[in-house]
Amino acid sequence: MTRQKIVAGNWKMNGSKESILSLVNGLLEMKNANSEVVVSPSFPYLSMVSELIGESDLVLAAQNVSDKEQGAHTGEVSALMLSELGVKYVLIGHSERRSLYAETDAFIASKAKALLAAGLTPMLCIGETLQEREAEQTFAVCIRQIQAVIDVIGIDAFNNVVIAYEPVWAIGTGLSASADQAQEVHQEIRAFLAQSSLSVSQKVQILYGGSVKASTSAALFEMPDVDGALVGGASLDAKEFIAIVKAAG
Ligand SMILES: O=C[C@H](O)COP(=O)(O)O
Repeated sequence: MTRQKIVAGNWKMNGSKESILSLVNGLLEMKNANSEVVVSPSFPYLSMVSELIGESDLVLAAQNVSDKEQGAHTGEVSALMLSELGVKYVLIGHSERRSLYAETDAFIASKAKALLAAGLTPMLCIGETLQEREAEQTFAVCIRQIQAVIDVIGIDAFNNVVIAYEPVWAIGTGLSASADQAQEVHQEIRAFLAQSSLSVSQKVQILYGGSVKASTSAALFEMPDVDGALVGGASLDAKEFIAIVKAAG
């Protein structure tokens, strides 16, 4: 099955009105991308970026969402609010949220449920720490993180989820997983999903994330089970990000 590649930039808590304006204008000059190109600014800039990208091919993502629908949840942002801003994807389960904000598998699963109920697509980040890799727990960790979401939304709804495999040891370290390492885990994830649903396993896009750069991305994108990338640092530079998009074909 042919799966469209996604190249998503996660800007994390970076940028200002001025720098984001310039970044988006740089990205809008990109022509003929065959991949779906996604940008995810912080909440305060979503509205501005949504207007800037207008009818272009750029796609909007958010970095977080509340697991609650509405009400007395000070500081939270609901899936419906994001949907009204033109957001399509929402990152959940990013390792920074798991480790710095103590988000559990169950909590992340409830966010997936809230997103799907609002018609948004969860981009579920999973991945092992270095310690877990060294203990040969890579697949067990990834599968546990995926299963927690399936337990709440069901395997059929998982059709509408995108996975981002991001080994924690590769995030922001400059040490990307090799293309073979990424492929090995992506293949294992797909095989795991196939045990419950062959069609879901064939449809789900699995992105790789962790120190993706233009220079290493072509090899990653050649791998049969790598359907794109979730890019952090390199997505803050329009030229570098566009080069990654070009490498995706
Ligand atoms: O969401 C993106 C990842 O955390 C990767 O970040 P990075 O490309 O800066 O390593």
